[in-house]
Amino acid sequence: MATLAPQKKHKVTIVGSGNWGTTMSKLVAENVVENPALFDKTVRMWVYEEEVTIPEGSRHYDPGSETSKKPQKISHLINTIHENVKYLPGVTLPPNVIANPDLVDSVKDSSILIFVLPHQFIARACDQLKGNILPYARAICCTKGVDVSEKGISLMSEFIGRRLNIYCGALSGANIASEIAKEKYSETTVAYDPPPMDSRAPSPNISPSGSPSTSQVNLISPGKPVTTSSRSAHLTSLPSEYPPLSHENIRKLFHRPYFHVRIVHDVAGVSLGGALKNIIAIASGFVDGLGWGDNARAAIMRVGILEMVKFGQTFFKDSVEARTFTEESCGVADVITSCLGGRNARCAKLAVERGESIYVIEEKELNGQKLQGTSTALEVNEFLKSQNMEKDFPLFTAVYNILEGNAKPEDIPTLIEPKI
Ligand SMILES: NC(=O)c1ccc[n+]([C@@H]2O[C@H](COP(=O)([O-])OP(=O)(O)OC[C@H]3O[C@@H](n4cnc5c(N)ncnc54)[C@H](O)[C@@H]3O)[C@@H](O)[C@H]2O)c1
Ligand SMILES: O=P(O)(O)OC[C@H](O)CO
Repeated sequence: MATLAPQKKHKVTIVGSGNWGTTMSKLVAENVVENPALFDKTVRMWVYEEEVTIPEGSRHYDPGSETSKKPQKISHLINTIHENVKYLPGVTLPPNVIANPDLVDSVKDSSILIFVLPHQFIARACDQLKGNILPYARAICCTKGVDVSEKGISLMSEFIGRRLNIYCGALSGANIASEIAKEKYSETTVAYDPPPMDSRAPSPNISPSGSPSTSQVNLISPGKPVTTSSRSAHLTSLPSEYPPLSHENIRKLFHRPYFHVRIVHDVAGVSLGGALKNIIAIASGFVDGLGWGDNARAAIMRVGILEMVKFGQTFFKDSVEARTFTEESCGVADVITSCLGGRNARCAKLAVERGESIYVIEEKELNGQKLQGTSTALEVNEFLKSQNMEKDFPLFTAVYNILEGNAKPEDIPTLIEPKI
């Protein structure tokens, strides 16, 4: 009996339009055009609306023109001049990227949602999206961060999956957006491990966040990390009218000649690497700001990587694979690139050099872009405190104490020295 070809195509929405969100829209928009049997040709991008003027770095800047000086809606500019002049100036976006300032409208009928918001805005976006998405939509989280609440610590992919009751994978790697936007070669890791139901059968007892094992650490039993299975839920099967969201098809959504994708199953490991490396990058920026040189930064990276692996093995031991950190772009490679060229490291360095707080530097230097390492350091510390385990993660704890004004960057070597 002949099998019918899928009649529907996947519509894709990028939820977020910052430096990485806009870069993601560019590469995904290039891919949907090359795979017309799988994907709808329009890629919608939710834009947090604001008024902007065209800066000098933009190809559309014209000092003699009044239009250049007049504030205009960022979504209008993206849709007319095909450039995000605030968050990715100088890069032309494909015309099939359509900016939409209405979050709910932007996800209408989308079966693929790519989350790329700074992590502090994810909860509010999910609250607005709940009940307004296709029940069988699948998500990929490109946001780097964690969420800590009285219930425990959640990875962003878990958080999105649980809030929206959909499957959510993760994409993370050594990925400085501005380099990728200029089509310079890089690698990334996509963790995608949907339940077998995506081969059409409903599957009970499966976590909405990823693999069947659950990994949220529960704070209800303080002092003793335990995993909870309370997030098991029924997911809605992808209707057979759609092409399957197999690894092969997910790869077609993200892989570019300049952006090489490796697909793994370890959603928790990929998510955790992306979140924790930002704390390490801040520490690296601090010692860089002291002018201590490359040996000092390498020492921070070494200790940070060990803490990252230990954190995964201690609190997410049922779901994280240690080799994800060492073998994939989302681990050691992301630590290196973030410490060398990321915003967290850059702002931490400037903070030390100028004797200003990193929050002031973020405000002055990033033109609306957001650091993720500062809030992640605070959230990870809140969690470690609740587990009475601050001393087991001395680098993460040192960064927290420096941010809080309880220690100085100069104290780092003493603070991370193992106690005999
Ligand atoms: N930029 C990179 O190189 C890069 C690379 C990989 C991963 N990431 C991760 O991607 C995520 C998003 O980062 P980014 O670089 O795209 O963003 P960004 O820091 O460049 O921009 C901030 C974004 O937040 C939006 N925003 C501001 N206030 C908001 C609000 N109240 N509600 C919703 N949105 C609001 C802004 O409009 C803007 O789009 C982060 O978790 C980051 O760690 C970034
Ligand atoms: O600029 P950062 O510090 O937010 O890091 C960007 C990316 O996460 C690097 O992979």
